[in-house]
Amino acid sequence: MDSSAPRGSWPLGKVLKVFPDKRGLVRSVKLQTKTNIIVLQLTIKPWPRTVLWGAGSTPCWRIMIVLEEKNLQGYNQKLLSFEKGEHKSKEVMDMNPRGQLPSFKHKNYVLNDSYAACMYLESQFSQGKKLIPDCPAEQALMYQRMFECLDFHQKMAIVIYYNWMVPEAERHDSAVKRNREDLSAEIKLWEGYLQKASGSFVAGKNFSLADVVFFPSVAYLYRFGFCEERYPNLAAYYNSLKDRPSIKASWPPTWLENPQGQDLLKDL
Ligand SMILES: N[C@@H](CCC(=O)N[C@@H](CS)C(=O)NCC(=O)O)C(=O)O
Repeated sequence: MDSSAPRGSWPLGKVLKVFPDKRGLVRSVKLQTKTNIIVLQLTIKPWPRTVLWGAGSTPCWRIMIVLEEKNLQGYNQKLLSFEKGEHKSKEVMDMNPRGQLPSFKHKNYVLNDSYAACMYLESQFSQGKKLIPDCPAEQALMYQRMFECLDFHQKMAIVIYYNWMVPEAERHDSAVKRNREDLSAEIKLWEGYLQKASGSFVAGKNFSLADVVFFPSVAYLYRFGFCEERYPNLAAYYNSLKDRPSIKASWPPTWLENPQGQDLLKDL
């Protein structure tokens, strides 16, 4: 049962008190029945949620951070290998005809886009951390940064995956140079945002969906050798969030197995 479930009108009687566990899930309920007061112990049967994911994929990581933040652990998950082409398997194609990961399902609802899945989870589950602020000014900034992050991620991906994305005959040094310059300008923009930020998060005083989508891309920068000294605000942001429980719990397992990254971005 989710802690957001109706509390006041149980058929057995009036709810006097709910006892959540440390994840916010209701474990027992104290009820006033017609004749006496009872405490019901609840068996938790999680609603079926499935994530098909690939390690090191930022879109997959976003969904997993939200599931952690919303105390929705215990979901079905399957780690698939991009190297083995498992993202093009029938199992994925049946859920996501683009053959991409993540592929996420809650009950019969399939959400194949990380932004869509994160926003859906936030709107359907009130338990755990609130990830969209109510205050209009904070919400506006949060949405702005959240969607701007698509630019950042795209510019980073084209630098990191250039050889993988562009066939050899179509590669050009001039394109590599331009892509790196674009990424560099983009990073400066975010360094400036963080410098002016009012808290330690990318869009305001609280951790929000903007951080959910931004942090995995920032972690990618460092995985690919990005220099901490040159951009102190980005480094401070990365270091303050990398040990956040939701982020630590969903850290890409391949990065844990092989902590040594690459140095592709060391001169950026
Ligand atoms: N818009 C999607 C993008 C998902 C995506 O690009 N996934 C990549 C891995 S990070 C993928 O599966 N690539 C394999 C392919 O496109 O064939 C989202 O945010 O969820």
